[in-house]
Amino acid sequence: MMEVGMAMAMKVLLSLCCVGACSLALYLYHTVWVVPQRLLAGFRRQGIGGPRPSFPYGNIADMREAVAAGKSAPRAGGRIVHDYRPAVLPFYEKWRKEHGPVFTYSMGNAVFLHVSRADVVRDINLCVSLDLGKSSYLKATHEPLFGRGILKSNGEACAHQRKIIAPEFFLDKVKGMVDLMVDSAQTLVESWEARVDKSGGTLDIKIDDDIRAYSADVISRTCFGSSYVKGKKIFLKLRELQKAVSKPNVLAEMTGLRFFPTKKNRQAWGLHKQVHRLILEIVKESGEDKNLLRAILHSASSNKVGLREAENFIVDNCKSIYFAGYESTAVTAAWCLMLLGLHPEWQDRVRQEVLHVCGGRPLDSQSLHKMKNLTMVIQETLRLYPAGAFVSRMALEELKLGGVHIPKGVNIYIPVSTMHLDPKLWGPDAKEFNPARFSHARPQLHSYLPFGAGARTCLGQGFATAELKILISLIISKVCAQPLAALSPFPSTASSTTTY
Ligand code: HEM
Repeated sequence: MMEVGMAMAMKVLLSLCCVGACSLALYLYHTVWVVPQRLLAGFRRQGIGGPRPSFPYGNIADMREAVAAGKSAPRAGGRIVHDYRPAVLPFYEKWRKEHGPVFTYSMGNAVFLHVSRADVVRDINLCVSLDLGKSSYLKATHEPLFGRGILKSNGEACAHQRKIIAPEFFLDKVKGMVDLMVDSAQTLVESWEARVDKSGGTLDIKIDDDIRAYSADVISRTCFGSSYVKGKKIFLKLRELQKAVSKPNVLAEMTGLRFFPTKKNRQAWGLHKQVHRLILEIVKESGEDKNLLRAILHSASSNKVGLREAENFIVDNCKSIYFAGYESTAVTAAWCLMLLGLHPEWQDRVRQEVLHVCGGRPLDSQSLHKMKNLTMVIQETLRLYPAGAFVSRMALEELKLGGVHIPKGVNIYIPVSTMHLDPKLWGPDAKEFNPARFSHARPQLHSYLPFGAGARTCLGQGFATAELKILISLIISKVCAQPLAALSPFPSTASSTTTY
């Protein structure tokens, strides 16, 4: 009797397992294939095409294939061409040729609308609705890096964070930070001068790490009231964390495997904990200086939330600022110096301008404002080598932009370089370095996106521009920049681009 009962129980258990497995398979099939197919069909009805995805990874295999083919394609014979797209993102170029400037593709169950048509981009720029948010693609994988900080938040949470952070980067606040920035840049240039003197007059300097240290020092001192020495560990851990979460794991994202204690996940969680602890240490030691950190702390303490939530709010937003302001400025400075090295006529112009404007006096906010040639050089650098490869958005509700119906849940990606190198917008010399194009009013206003677009545009734009002008003007007034073009046309810092 007992044995019959056991056998029955086993049968019921097995049947339940079978039903569970079948339901899970059906659920996965529905979310990974049926839902994305429905979204894609909606675009096809509007005449928007794109490469055919395959189950379950979408177009990821096509992307890998195009990159492999690109690697074996002939290069431009040592000539520097200011267009990294065929080498880095060849699949987008191929699809754009096949399907036009607006097309779809998918990665796993995430559907993307790739947009490089000026009217759609303009509408994205002008859209202030909270229904247009940041893309949540790989949000879970990137959680240890960004948490719920401003870079990835949406809706009311984001509006609240922007309200706290934006005033700390208003023009008058940035003016008050100029002396600290000059001090950091001077330390860097003096260290180079000492090295050059020691070597007898000329020296090859690999600038990447030094420029990163400058950018980190500036953020640490101006925003957090601590020196780079204290902030250094945070930056190093954040870079490690960025590397740990940078390889997209679409399967983990779709299936929930991201919660499993795999080796990679444990590494990311460990680094996240360390950064969390380091930031709270800086908070404990922070003084009464009025800076960004104080504004974030004030907001956390006036929100009636528990200690843990308040701590997470502080840490996630500090991490976002450390991340947003560090690499992007260093990458831009490296590209700018390389371009000036390649174009000695512009280097001379900038040098003469700096000497004329400063006349031997220390740099201040007024002199920065007068440096028109340097401003144009930085604008042109950001056009040719934007630090953010894409402006990424997501339709949080159904939207209509530039006449295109975009269903809820679709990721919208604007390829910044494609907008910046479009000869229809910038003329036949779009791929050439010509800062003079910024000397007159720009008809391409909505298609120039180095600092992003519209309601989510970069909050540190004025801060970054001041920081870059100070660094470049001090370097150029003392040093003659020459890239080791024959050896390496690209600064290694600059080889990384980010999607915010
Ligand atoms: C040359 C340097 C920089 C470049 C090229 C740059 C570029 C960008 C881009 C492309 C975005 C995304 C905008 C969008 O999605 O529309 C962004 C966002 C942001 N940046 Fe920057 N950035 C730079 C420096 C900085 C600095 C120095 C800070 C602060 C210290 C900063 C703070 C932010 C913040 C807080 C956001 C998030 C805004 C939001 O999501 O609402 N950035 N930046």
